[in-house]
Amino acid sequence: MAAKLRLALIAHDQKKDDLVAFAGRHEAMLSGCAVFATGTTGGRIAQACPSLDVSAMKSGPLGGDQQIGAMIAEGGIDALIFFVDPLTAMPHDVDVKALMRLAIVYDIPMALNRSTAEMVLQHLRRPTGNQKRNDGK
Ligand SMILES: O=C(CO)COP(=O)(O)O
Repeated sequence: MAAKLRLALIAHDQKKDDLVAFAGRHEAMLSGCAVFATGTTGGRIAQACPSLDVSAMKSGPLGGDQQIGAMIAEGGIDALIFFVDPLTAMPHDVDVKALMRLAIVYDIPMALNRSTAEMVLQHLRRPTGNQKRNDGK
């Protein structure tokens, strides 16, 4: 049996409703994935989509972005979907940048807005080269 796709889902506060709606629309597909999220985002998704297997890390400002970044560095995440708020200053902006940097370094698909997330999810319905690479091949 194919390994579960490991997806990181994160949203800043002003984008959480959008991400929860996105997860709800794709709940059937996401229920076959292992979902990792920052704390508050993960709680919101788990509440709205009870069929999903959601592992919530710490809240973003308290280290959650860094935890997801470490998972990427260890090959534990196949794609990052991060609904970023471009209009609000964040106290943990450096953590956000570090997370994005690691997604680039390890060349995993990274969607930073809804329209790109739709494309990434559509593509990820099939196993990808990145998934194979993260498995150590
Ligand atoms: O701040 C975040 C990402 O940078 C998200 O964290 P929360 O999901 O805990 O709100």
